[in-house]
Amino acid sequence: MRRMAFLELRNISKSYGKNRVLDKVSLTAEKSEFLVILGASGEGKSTILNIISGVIRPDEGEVVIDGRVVDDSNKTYVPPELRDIGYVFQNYALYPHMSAFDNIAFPLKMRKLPEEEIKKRVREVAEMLRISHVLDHKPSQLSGGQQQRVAVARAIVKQPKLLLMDEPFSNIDPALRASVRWEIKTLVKQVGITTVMATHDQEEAMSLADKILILHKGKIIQTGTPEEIYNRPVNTYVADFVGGMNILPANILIPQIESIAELKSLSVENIGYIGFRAEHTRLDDQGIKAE
Ligand SMILES: Nc1ncnc2c1ncn2[C@@H]1O[C@H](COP(=O)(O)OP(=O)(O)OP(=O)(O)O)[C@@H](O)[C@H]1O
Repeated sequence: MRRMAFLELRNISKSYGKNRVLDKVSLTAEKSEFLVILGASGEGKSTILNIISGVIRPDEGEVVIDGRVVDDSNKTYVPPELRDIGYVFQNYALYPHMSAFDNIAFPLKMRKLPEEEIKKRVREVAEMLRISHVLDHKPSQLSGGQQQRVAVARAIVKQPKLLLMDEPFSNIDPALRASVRWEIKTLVKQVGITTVMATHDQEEAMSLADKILILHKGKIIQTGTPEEIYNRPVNTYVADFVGGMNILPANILIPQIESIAELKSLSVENIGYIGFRAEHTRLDDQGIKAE
């Protein structure tokens, strides 16, 4: 029997009216893997997360979580509350009238866990996220970074099977972003939870992902480790989108760089473009005339 991935989307399509946002999208995540869906604004990242969580139903295709079909775009449909998923929203969606403690405790109260158990779990997760000292604060009394930690704490406190995060760092002060990112990644790895994050920020994707999926025009156009995506982009769109490669038509460039041994073997007819990154270039003694 074929071994099943922990999370699997099979040929998912979704249209809003005539706008086909997702066109036979398939993806897999292994247990404990950190997947990042990378795409420009409006490419359908949130739609994918919402289909995984069950808030949106696909027109076609199947969603499989932990060996169970939770949506077959027909009769089989497991509602969000039964999918055992933690969700971190872009705007965090904290309950403004509740303290940080009550926000984090909310999913456990819904499950009617004993009071003592709830306290213990909230304290544990607050400690991990270093927000123990602000548990009695309301969201409006918290910094952006603290609000984000509360949102992450609320998402993981019930120890869900799957963690979904939609642009979770976009409201964080750019100066703090790198360190918050690193902390969240460490935490997620420590807990070992399978995570799918959506972002339009290639740097964020590169620094967090085990596996990046590039979403463009309704399709996953490349899947790979950050290194693979960076070093072997499948086309000029990915090359430019991830890390801003310099791209020149080969027929212009080849005559200029004949002296470079590695490129000598390439046949101009076989390549449309040559891409190179700034860090791989240097000024030659003789120089090349360029505009
Ligand atoms: N309920 C809806 N009705 C109609 N169109 C929608 C609906 N939800 C999303 N769309 C459209 O579907 C496309 C994908 O939206 P989605 O929010 O999934 O993209 P995204 O990649 O998450 O974008 P962003 O990064 O800006 O949040 C967009 O063109 C959007 O306008």
